Amino acid sequence: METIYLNKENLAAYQEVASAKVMALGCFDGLHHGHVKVIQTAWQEAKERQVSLSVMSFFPHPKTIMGGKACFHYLMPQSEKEKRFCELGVDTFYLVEFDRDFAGLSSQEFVKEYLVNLGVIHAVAGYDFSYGSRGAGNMDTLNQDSGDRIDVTTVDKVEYNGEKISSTRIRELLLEGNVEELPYLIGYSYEIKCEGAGSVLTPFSHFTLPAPGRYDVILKNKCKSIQTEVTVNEKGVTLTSIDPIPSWLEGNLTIVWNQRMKAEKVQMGKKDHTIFRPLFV
Ligand SMILES: Cc1cc2nc3c(=O)[nH]c(=O)nc-3n(C[C@H](O)[C@H](O)[C@H](O)COP(=O)(O)O)c2cc1C
Ligand SMILES: Nc1ncnc2c1ncn2[C@@H]1O[C@H](COP(=O)(O)OP(=O)(O)OP(=O)(O)O)[C@@H](O)[C@H]1O
Repeated sequence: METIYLNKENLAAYQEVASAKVMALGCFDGLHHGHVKVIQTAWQEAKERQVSLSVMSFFPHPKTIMGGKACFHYLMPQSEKEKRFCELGVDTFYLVEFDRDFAGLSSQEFVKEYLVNLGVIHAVAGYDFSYGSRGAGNMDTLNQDSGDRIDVTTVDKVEYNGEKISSTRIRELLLEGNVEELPYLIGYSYEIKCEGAGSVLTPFSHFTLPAPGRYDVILKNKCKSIQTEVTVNEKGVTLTSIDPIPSWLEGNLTIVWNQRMKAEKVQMGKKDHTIFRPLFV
């Protein structure tokens, strides 16, 4: 899979070499079940038309530019997104620089310059995808904005428990420490890449730590894994129940967040002690 960092300076060069393609559109932070359905639908459309499959995403996230959110809780860095797109059969990943100039493009300008002139013959996105200045364009206007040159497939809402699965909901669950719900939305336990040094695990950027608390996790590197407990506090993540710490836990690791531990008061002899148990056993 090729990744193309697209901006207004290099757009013309990519338009010149463009060939026919199906394009899936959206930010795709955290790649949940709704996102996967959009990309799988686009894959099917590309296969039927015997053309390549591309995804167009935007960085930084439009909400950080339009909503003025200085602190935005990304769920995964672009490198993780790339890996997942590759697994889903994407040929080209266009990552468009989202700045105020780009956000100011009218719906028609965006569709002409970034879709039609890049060879898009079919666009796929979810029912709530919007584009163009003030998000004025949507899945009902895309075909018309393209002068009838792009066909459109709209993916229906994918839900869990009667609610839209969304990156926003995943961020909320993480910030509540509710990591055990996440497999229902993303298909597996949430993972964070980090650097281990002694008892301290330092997450790489563009991941979101769950709320402060103790968690049952799996730590793994390319060769080994261990189930253990970690504590999240305002300073970061620390190992709380491995002593001595094995040497393979130094360096690049993945933290797989299984569940939050519940604090319980138990009486041992005459004294009260706090112990931590899994929420669900
Ligand atoms: C050309 C273009 C201009 C946009 N301008 C705005 C804007 O002015 N205000 C806004 O809130 N979002 C704007 N957006 C963001 C979209 O509304 C939407 O959030 C983005 O395309 C990602 O879609 P998704 O959230 O469905 O993944 C723009 C998007 C595009 C492609
Ligand atoms: N639950 C869903 N069902 C169907 N399509 C979805 C769903 N969630 C997102 N999509 C589509 O996937 C693409 C990427 O969406 P986007 O990145 O906005 O995800 P999101 O989960 O809605 O994000 P956020 O909560 O940050 O707005 C868009 O085309 C969007 O319409």
